[in-house]
Amino acid sequence: MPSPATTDTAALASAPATDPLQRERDHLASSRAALRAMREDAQALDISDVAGSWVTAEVLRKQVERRIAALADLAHTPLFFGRLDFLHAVCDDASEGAGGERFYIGRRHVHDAEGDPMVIDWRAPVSQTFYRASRKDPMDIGKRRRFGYTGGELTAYEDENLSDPAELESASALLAAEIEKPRVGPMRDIVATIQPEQDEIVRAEVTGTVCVQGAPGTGKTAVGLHRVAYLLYAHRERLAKSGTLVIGPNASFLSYIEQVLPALGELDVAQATVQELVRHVEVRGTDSAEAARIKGDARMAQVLRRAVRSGITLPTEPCVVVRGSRRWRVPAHELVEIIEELASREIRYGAAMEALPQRISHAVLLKMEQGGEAPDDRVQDAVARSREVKTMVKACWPPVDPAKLVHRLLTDAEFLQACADGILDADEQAAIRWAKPGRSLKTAPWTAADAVLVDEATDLVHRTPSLGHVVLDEAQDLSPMQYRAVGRRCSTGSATVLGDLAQGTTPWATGSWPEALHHLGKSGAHIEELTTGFRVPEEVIAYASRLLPAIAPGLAPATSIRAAVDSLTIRQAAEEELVEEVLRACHEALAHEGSTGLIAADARLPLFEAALTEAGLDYLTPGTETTAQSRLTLVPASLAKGLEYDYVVLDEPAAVVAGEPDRRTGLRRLYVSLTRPVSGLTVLHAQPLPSELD
Ligand SMILES: Nc1ncnc2c1ncn2[C@@H]1O[C@H](COP(=O)(O)OP(=O)(O)OP(=O)(O)O)[C@@H](O)[C@H]1O
Repeated sequence: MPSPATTDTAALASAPATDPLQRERDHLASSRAALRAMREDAQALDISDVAGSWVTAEVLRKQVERRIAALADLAHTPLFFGRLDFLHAVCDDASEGAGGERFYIGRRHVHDAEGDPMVIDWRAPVSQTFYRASRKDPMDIGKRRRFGYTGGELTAYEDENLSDPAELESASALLAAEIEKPRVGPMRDIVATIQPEQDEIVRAEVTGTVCVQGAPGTGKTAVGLHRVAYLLYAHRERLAKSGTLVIGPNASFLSYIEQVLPALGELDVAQATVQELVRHVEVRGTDSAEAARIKGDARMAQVLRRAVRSGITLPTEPCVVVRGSRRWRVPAHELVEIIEELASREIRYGAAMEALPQRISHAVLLKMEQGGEAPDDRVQDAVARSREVKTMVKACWPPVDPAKLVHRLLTDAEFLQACADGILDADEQAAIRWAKPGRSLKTAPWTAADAVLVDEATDLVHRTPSLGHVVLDEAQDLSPMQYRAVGRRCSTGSATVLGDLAQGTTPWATGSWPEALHHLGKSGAHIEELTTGFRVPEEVIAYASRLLPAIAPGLAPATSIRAAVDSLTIRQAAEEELVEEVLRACHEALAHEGSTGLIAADARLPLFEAALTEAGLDYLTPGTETTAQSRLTLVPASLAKGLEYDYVVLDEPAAVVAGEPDRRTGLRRLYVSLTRPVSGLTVLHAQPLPSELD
């Protein structure tokens, strides 16, 4: 048995330093002092001598500022959370230069004045043992100690003597306490309690793409964020240069997760929605589900490729260049050869357009040499820039403006037909054309799906730069064209793809991960599955899982490590009393500690805005941080994805289902809504519940 957690703080405050807990507190105090000293050293850095130019001074200043920020000692973020006692000394390159047998594991590296580590970063190789060692495979660990904190104070520890065969496996009370903590405020890191199967994903090789299928609350988002932090530690230089990005479904979700990485000392990871990535045009229109599905289909990439190249024209006239008193002539058939050769190569349209003048000029130079001249590079450049060559290039390989091109495709039926012939049928072509084109590019009714088409066209013209690593969360909702847009942003890097097929709520939601990975351009990715739930209580996940056969037949229900009893209440009310009953349930939920989310079909939101205001009940919108004073959030079902609340009051499931274009999507939206609570769910309904839930 692990030693019971020591929690008697009053008795320990005055305990002598021989007391084990006091010794740990002493180590914490000296580690914090060492961190302060590291920060002061960074603040005292004088860069005026080393920085040459103004630009290098600025870059250096920014780096130092970042380092100072990263070294902040956050009062409520424990500096270390674990200790490892190895049976034998560990070599020092695995542990940030500290040889020996005992290591404190924390959120960042801290060293003393001599440079000896006092806290080892959780990402260092030696720390992996903290997450992976088990009684079955103790990995040379004698003792693993976990620390418990209350308000920044070290108040408890818990030991596991992994190499002691007499000690039995038992659940960690500190892990349970961490999971049970009320969910007020933004998402927290899970660095102290990452589970072995999660750690495998966090530390997977940077070169490979990993795709994680996981039921609600299995820690996909948490794992993705910790993975970026890990990769930045293990491959700092490479990734700092190329950049990292976390993609989430909407702004509310991004603001919910935005503090996790800074808490882990990582301040430079960008966050965006897919829409933000493809912001080439101003989105002001919406598509029907059918039009959006076609526009998101991978076949559109073929249509666009044809469209981009549709202006390429084979010359029928020669190109004649005048130099001094002589005229040089490249015959049409030679020009055709040059253009066909360029067109057959897998280079971007824009790069080929830039190469073409030099190719023609080279042909002119060959004529000159045949004519007894000895032209050099300057002549070649001059010919390439000559009016005659420019005119020829413009006629044969005209510049393409991606937004204009897509605009033309969506407004000019003949052009669309020519580009989509054999790819989209006539009905599909008609479905994607705009009814009212708008007067100009600016005022055109661009939709979110159109912006992705413009992004594809832009990439066909000029290659999109690739980042080092991209984390794609809630990936199941992306269309094939959106996967392509994300894929080109990590074409030479890697990705972590996170999602749950059962939570797909777009008409084009992913049906299979191999297919999605194909569109992303990462067909070789590993697909992993997480099945242990850390959020939703057992009773609630079992109830929500009744929907699985209808919404994702192949998927197994998640298990839960949270056995909260009496966590599910289902009440029926008369239609005219439903709103009042929902408010009553909110009051009941708010009597508990932590956050409450009132989830309702989007169409019923105004009803609750009015009712809550009238009742004088303050509420927040999703993504706004809950505080101890303001703990109720009114959540439209369409924005519930990825979020969680201690208590959820769910209004009228039938309305949530009816709010979607088809029943399966409606049931999936309901599944998402049902799986947001951490401690308790109250479902209120006037209409019958969907039959799957009976
Ligand atoms: N190892 C862990 N230790 C403690 N808490 C954890 C652990 N793993 C996950 N959690 C917590 O469980 C909750 C759910 O995690 P997360 O949001 O990452 O799940 P998810 O799989 O992305 O869920 P969804 O599919 O609903 O978006 C979060 O509060 C997270 O902090």
